[in-house]
Amino acid sequence: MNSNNLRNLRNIGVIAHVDAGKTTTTERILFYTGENHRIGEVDDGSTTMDFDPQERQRGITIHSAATTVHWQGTQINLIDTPGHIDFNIEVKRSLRVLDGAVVVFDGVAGVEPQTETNWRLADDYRVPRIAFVNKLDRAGADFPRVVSMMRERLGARALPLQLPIGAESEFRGVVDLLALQALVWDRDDAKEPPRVTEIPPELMSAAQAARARLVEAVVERDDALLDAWLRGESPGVDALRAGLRAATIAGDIVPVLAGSAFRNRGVEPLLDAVVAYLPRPGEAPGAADTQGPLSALAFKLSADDHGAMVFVRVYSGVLKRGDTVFNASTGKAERASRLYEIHADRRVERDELVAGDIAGIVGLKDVLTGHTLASAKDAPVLESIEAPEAVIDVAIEPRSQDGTAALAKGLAVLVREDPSLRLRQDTDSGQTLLSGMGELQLEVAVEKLRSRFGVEVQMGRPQVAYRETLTAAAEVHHLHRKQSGGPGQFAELTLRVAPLPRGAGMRFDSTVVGGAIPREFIPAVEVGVRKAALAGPFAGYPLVDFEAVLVDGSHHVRDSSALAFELAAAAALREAVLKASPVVLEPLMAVEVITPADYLGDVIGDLLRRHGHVQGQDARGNAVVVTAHVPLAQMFGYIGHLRALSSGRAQFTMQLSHYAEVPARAALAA
Ligand SMILES: Nc1nc2c(ncn2[C@@H]2O[C@H](COP(=O)(O)OP(=O)(O)OP(=O)(O)O)[C@@H](O)[C@H]2O)c(=O)[nH]1
Repeated sequence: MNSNNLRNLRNIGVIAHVDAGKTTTTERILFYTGENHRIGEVDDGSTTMDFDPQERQRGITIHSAATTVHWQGTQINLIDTPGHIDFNIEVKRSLRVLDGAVVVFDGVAGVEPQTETNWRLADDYRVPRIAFVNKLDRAGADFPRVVSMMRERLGARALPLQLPIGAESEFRGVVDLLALQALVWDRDDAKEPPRVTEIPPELMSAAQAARARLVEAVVERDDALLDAWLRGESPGVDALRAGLRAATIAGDIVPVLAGSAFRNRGVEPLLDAVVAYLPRPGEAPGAADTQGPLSALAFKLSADDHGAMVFVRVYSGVLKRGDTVFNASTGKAERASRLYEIHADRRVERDELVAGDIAGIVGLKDVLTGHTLASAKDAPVLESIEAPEAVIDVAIEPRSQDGTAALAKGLAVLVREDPSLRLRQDTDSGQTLLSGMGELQLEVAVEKLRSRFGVEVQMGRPQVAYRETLTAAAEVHHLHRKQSGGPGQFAELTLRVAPLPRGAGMRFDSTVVGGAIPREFIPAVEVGVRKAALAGPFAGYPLVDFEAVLVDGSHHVRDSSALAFELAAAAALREAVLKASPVVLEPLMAVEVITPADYLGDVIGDLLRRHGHVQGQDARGNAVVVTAHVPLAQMFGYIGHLRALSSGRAQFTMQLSHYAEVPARAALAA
């Protein structure tokens, strides 16, 4: 294994909106690359990538899975990611460590909300992409329309490398615009390679026009090619490929391919395109220097019968089996006992990992998603992955008393594995609340508690995860002194609170000087403030987006203790918040409804009744896409209403837009 930075390797993800066909496409990739000898199907629950029983049963991807395959001498580490918004953190984690992505589009629906969200995430992480327009065998599939949607909705410079031959059930192949030839799959049989043939005459002029646009886009960003082109020389296929590769890696162009994964058409050229146009490690924009000391990012934890495995991406240096490494995020030493390359249904043990590798490590004890592994304790920490905000809570309890310990253990593991799940205790009822991004995510978590930890769980009704915050500053003075007096019972402090911008979280500071409060008690003040903020004094919801500053205080040489300061700070915070004009915040969801025009009036009327604000309406084929902001509290059970009012024909998706102050009417109802 050499460690130069241009290994013949691609680290790519497959991303899309739910149901666009990522898993179906990935299963074909495993088959064509020889990893699997038969094709797993989503619809009969036999997929290799969605190996979790819940994934197979629900027919959706929940976890991202990493798999190594080889195509024409190139190693491809492939990550299949979930499309459902509830599992979005998995997409973020994956994009953070990938060098390129294949974005799968449904040939009928085109750009869907989750494609858009994932596309923007890929923009943030500067991940070069190629697009695969799938499901071209379906009725209503429209390749040119999907390409225009990519341009309009995603602002992508989407350029087809292929044109489909035949439409809907007649879809049978593609025109390769670079080679100017046709690839036809005469049958659905995946074992039969495509037949290379002439371009059908009726597609010739369209193919030439599309090729001319492609050539233009490539030559205009390459001086040498442009000069030749202006002299009337058209560039050769190899020069065009090289130009396209550079443009794709720079993020200037998104090559678009066509196919039907389900009918086994178009997947081999997609693999060719991954090798031809997506970057090697170290070649991507903003790639780190791959030489130098070890630096790796943990991006996924998984547990199975063999114990815990941590997936890492190595950015620089070498990690050998049995090495002791440092978790630069915690400063602790860790031993990487075993290193594995993960294939569809087996693991291959590796002696060492080098820059560019994505692999599994067994033996790490205290490593979480987002931690940096390095050869030195004080090595710089790689940019971590931010967990999205949780918007929904459910109360959970074991069905029987003896499940209490197992439940606590199971929850602790789930929250470690998925930073977008959170736990807290309701101060009034004492109930355990599990919070997450949506109902589906919480249901899946509860099911895991049963299947992995053997705990039967009683789940309450999902509730909106409200927050509270301040709208003014306030200062309070608090004296904590127990009647009984005695040691450890005295603390006096002045605390000032003030609002911070949305999303800022909480900040604590101390401006106490001259030892009015000894330094060792100041952390206890912060602990008291943080604990009190977990259940805000105004409405009992977590208090966010504020700062608390300890401005003054006094202590007693004998009678003060950390606990006294903690209790005093908690009481002071509660008093201060009530003086600082507190308000309740609620999640407003960005909702997108796709409805046949016949039901448009009813759909909009219903959204307005739910206190929604309609943001826009757009025609999509013979349907209309309505976008609106609606309070999450109004969206429980929406799917049933929408089906009823549209005879089952409208669909919707939603994701968090932002937290906003609850207007007076909702505050009264809450
Ligand atoms: N007609 C047709 N159906 C397809 C094609 N590709 C996938 N499907 C079907 O579309 C459905 C969704 O496919 P999946 O591969 O599970 O989609 P996904 O994008 O992985 O979905 P999530 O993992 O849940 O995000 C399944 O019923 C597939 O059989 C295709 O090319 N043509």
